[in-house]
Order: sequence, then C-alpha cells, then structure tokens
Amino acid sequence: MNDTSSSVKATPRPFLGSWHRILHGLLRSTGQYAPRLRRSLLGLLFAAILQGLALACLFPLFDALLQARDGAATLFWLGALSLLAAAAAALRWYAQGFDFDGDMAAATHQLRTRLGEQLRRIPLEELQDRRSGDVNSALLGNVDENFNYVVTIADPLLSALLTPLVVAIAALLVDWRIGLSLLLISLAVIPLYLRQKPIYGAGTRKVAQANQLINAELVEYTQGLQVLRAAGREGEKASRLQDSFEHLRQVQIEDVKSEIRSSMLSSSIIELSVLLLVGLGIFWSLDGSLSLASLAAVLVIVVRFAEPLATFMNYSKVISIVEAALQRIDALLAIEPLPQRQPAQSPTGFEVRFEGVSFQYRQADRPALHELDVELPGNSLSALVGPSGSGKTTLTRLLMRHADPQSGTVRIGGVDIRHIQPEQLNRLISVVFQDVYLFDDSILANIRMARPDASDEEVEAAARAAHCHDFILRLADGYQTRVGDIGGRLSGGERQRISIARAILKGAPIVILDEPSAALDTESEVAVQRAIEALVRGRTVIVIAHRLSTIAAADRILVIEDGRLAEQGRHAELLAAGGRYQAMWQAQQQAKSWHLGEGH
Ligand SMILES: Nc1ncnc2c1ncn2[C@@H]1O[C@H](COP(=O)(O)OP(=O)(O)OP(=O)(O)O)[C@@H](O)[C@H]1O
Repeated sequence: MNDTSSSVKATPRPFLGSWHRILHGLLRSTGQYAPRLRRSLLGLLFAAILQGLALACLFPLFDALLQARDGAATLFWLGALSLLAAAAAALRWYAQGFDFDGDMAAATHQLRTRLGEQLRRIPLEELQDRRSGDVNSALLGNVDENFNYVVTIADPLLSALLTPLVVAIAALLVDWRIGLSLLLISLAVIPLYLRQKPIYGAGTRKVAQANQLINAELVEYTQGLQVLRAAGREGEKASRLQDSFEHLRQVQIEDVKSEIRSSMLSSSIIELSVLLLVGLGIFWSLDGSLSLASLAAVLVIVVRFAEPLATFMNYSKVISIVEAALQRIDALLAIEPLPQRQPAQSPTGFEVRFEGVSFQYRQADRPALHELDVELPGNSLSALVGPSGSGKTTLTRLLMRHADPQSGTVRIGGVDIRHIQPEQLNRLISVVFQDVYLFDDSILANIRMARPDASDEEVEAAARAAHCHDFILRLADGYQTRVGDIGGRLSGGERQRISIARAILKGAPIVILDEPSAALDTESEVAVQRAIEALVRGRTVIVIAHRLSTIAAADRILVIEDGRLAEQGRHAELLAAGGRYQAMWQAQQQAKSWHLGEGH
C-alpha cells in the first residue's frame, strides 16, 4: 500500500464487521494495556445495559404510583431504579479510569515507541516512497486520535445503541406495540449510520487532499520567496497560493453542507418517529388499550431516547477518523524489515565490492544500476563522479542497505552485507551529508550524537581534528551554544565540518561523503578539505564528488554513467585516456575560468 490516503476511503462495510475490526485494531495497538481497555469497554457496555434496565423500571414504577397507588411497590421500584442507575454510573467511572489512571497516556507512549522502532527497522526506500506527512500523522496525530477518543466516544455510542434496545425489549413485556415501535426506532440508526458513513468519509478525504495541496504550495512559495522577490515576481506564485486557499474554502463549505444535510436528515427521521410513537401512545391510551401509567413511562423514556440516537450520527465522523488512523498505523507496522541472512557474519577488512549489482527503484521505469562491478579498496579514497542521475547516490544507498539490489551482491571485507546485522552495519559506516542537519541542542550534543558515550574530551578532540574547535570557541557559549540560537549564522562550511567531526567521533571504518555541490568560499573550502583529510586517514572513504577539483588526489576515481561504470583510474590516468572524465574535467575548468573572468 503505497498511497496510504487511499486507505482512508470509507467504503460501506457491514455494520458489525467494521466495528469488530476497529475494536481489534485498537486492542492490538494498545499492546499490554489491551486487557485494561477491554475491561473499560466491557464496563461501558454493562453500564449501557444497566441504564436501559433502570429506564425500564419506569413502567412498573409509574404503574405502582399512578395506577395501583401502592406505596411499598413504588418504593421498591424507585429503589431498583436508583440502584441500577448508580451501578451504571460506577461502571462508567471505572471505565474512564483508562484515561484518569494514566493508562491511556502509557498506551499512547508505548505505541509511539513501537512505531519509532519500526521506523528504524524498515528499509529506508519504503520510507522515501511514503510522503513524510503520512508517516508523521501515523506517528504523532493518529496515535492520540486513537486513544483520546476511544473511551470518550465509546460511552455515548454504547448508550445510544444498547440502552434503547434494552428498554425496547423490556417494553415488549408491558405492551407489545410500544415495545415493537421502540425496537424499530432503536434499530433505525443502523441503516442511517451506514448511509451516512461514506458521505463523511468522502468529505474528510477531500478536505485532507486540499490541505495537503496547500502545504505543498506553501513550502514551495516560502522556499522560493527569496528568488521570487529578487525577480519581483512574488505576486504570480501568491495568486496560485490564493487559488489553493479558495479551493480549500469551497471544499470545506461543500463538506460541511453535505454533512449537515445528512446528519439533519437522520436526526429528523429519528425525532419524527419518536413523535409518531407519542401520538400512537396517546391514541392507544384514549381508546383504553394503554394505561396512563404506561403512557407516562413511554413519554419519559422517549425523551431520554431521542437525543442520544440523534447524536450517535455525529459520532460516525469520529469513527471514520479512528478507523483511518488505525489503518495508517497498521500499514506502517506491516512493513517488513529487509531479511537478515544467517549465519550473521562480521567483516574484518573494510574494502567494498559491488558484484554484478542491478537495482531498480520500485517506482522507476528503468534500472538505476546495471550489473555494476566496482571495487573500492580499503584505507583509500574513492571518488564517484558522473552526471546527475547516473546512480552515484543509489550506489551508496545500497551500501548502507536502504534497499537490496534485485541481483548481485554488495560485500564489505568479503562479507555479503545481507549477513551483517543491521546494528553492526550501522556502526561500520559514517555518512557526511551534503545538507547537514543540526538538532536544536548544544553544539556539544550535536557532535556527541554520533557516539552518545563519548566524553567531553573525546568530542573536543574530534572537533579539533575536523577544524571546528576554533570557530566553536568564538561562539558566545562555546560548546554549550545552542544551535537554535545561532542556527542561521553557521556557514555551510562550518556545518559540514560539524558533520565531519561527528563522523570522526563515530570512528566507523567506512565513510560516505556527499560533497557539497555548491561552492564554498576559498577559506571554508580549505578548512573543509583539511577536515576531510583528517577523516580519511586509515579509512575506506567514498566521496560523491560534484566538483572535480576536490578529487584530483583520490586513490581511485570511478566514472559512473547511466548506472554503469564507464571509466576508472587515477586522475592523471583518466586525463591521459581522453575519455568521459577528461571531457568533464575540461568542461569544469572552462566553467571555472568563466567564473573567474566574471569577477574582473
Ligand atoms: N526514490 C527513487 N525512486 C525512483 N527513482 C529514483 C529514486 N531515487 C533516484 N531515482 C532515480 O535513479 C537514478 C539514479 O539516481 P541517483 O540519485 O543515484 O543519481 P546521482 O548520480 O546520485 O545523481 P545526483 O548527482 O544528481 O545526486 C535517477 O534516474 C533517479 O531519477
């Protein structure tokens, strides 16, 4: 299931089947708290039944009071009614304990933790296929939606469904006509609910789509604002954004209209049936076939009936939200991690080999890598170069095992990486990304995240090696400076060096370095270059190189083109060969000289 939003479709399903699935989904996702939730829901179920029995006591109570004028019987039925009502209230208190006692919060926390673990286990390619919004809402929003609403909505739902049913059955004993009418009214909610559910589902889906569109437009607009302003063209994009706002407004109006129409219709049908029953009751009472006492009981009961039945309809919207949330969570939990081959093996050497590796992304129409054979010797720097889209990033992703190739083998130190345990593979490889993400924490913590047990001294040593120490000391609070306070003021080169410090601290024997494609200023460039030299010593380093000047010193240069290895060798050898590399080199030198020329 790639498009999780499609799973939100509220296709009409049998009434009990759909509820049964929601209940199972909930119990599954509450894990060890499931028994408590089950007891809470059972408590609510019995509370609704007891409430119905309490109401049914009105028939004999009114009979004893108005018809027989029997004080002892009146007292007896009053006592019975009170006891039943009190027991129902006590059960409700018990059920709400799921919220009050912190079980709900604990269950939410536990599920979130499970989802977090799952995020770490599932192949990263799966995550990239999913929009991050879906993952976020499964992880944050939906978890709360599940549990916050469960006990809160189960109470009125069960009361609306069961209480009338119990009263109706009891009424059958008093007067079959009244009993049957009550039974029909209480069962009428089921077809009304089934009719309304898809309407709510469709509306919710349309609003969600319109919101998603706005989010995407907003991101694009704010990111491009600088360029647009410079070109004096911010108005054009703004009008597109305005159009999306307008679209959302229309969709929301339609959604509300169709919902209100549908829920008004349902509640009107219920209210009218209740009025009809009152009319019939009065009629039967006038012709002498129904006692006044029973009529009085019916009048009190239907007042208690009508409202919960009508509001039941409004809860069908919440039910579809909970159902969609459960489906998203289930879909995320159902993703299998990549299979671990047995026996587990640990490499001793750190050279990397791709043997006949072919790989195609699931959504692509052609392979990203074709039977690639590549060897990256240990303790050396290999540079991957090639046009955009040639497969350089894909190659490094396969090495990190974000996905498995369809054919061929990736080996580290001769060991097929499918035999290496995920935690160990993670320890073997450091990645220095082009866009360095810094967390809103101190600089110290940002470097230490590579190895949480590292001492302050070790962090500082790594920072020194990565040529970060001096600029960190110039910050107001040195290593304790919070990134959030200075985020925008760190240059690209400084961020890159922090990322290199992380990699040095982690000490993994293999390093993947995605070189920044944007040019740094000369001073920064030199500092980053020195930091890289410190990182490279004694490791297997793979650089995705965008600017050839930085890789002239590489031990091996691999020219990747269209998912194949086009050329390989040292800089001088490749230049002499006069092939693709030489052409790329010349093009870049030319661009550089134009650039310099502009400066004059
Ligand atoms: N998640 C994905 N789903 C489908 N196709 C993808 C995905 N990621 C990359 N591709 C495709 O795979 C091919 C190789 O992409 P890759 O990112 O490995 O190239 P690259 O050489 O690293 O490019 P660049 O230098 O621009 O980063 C491209 O055709 C790209 O469009």
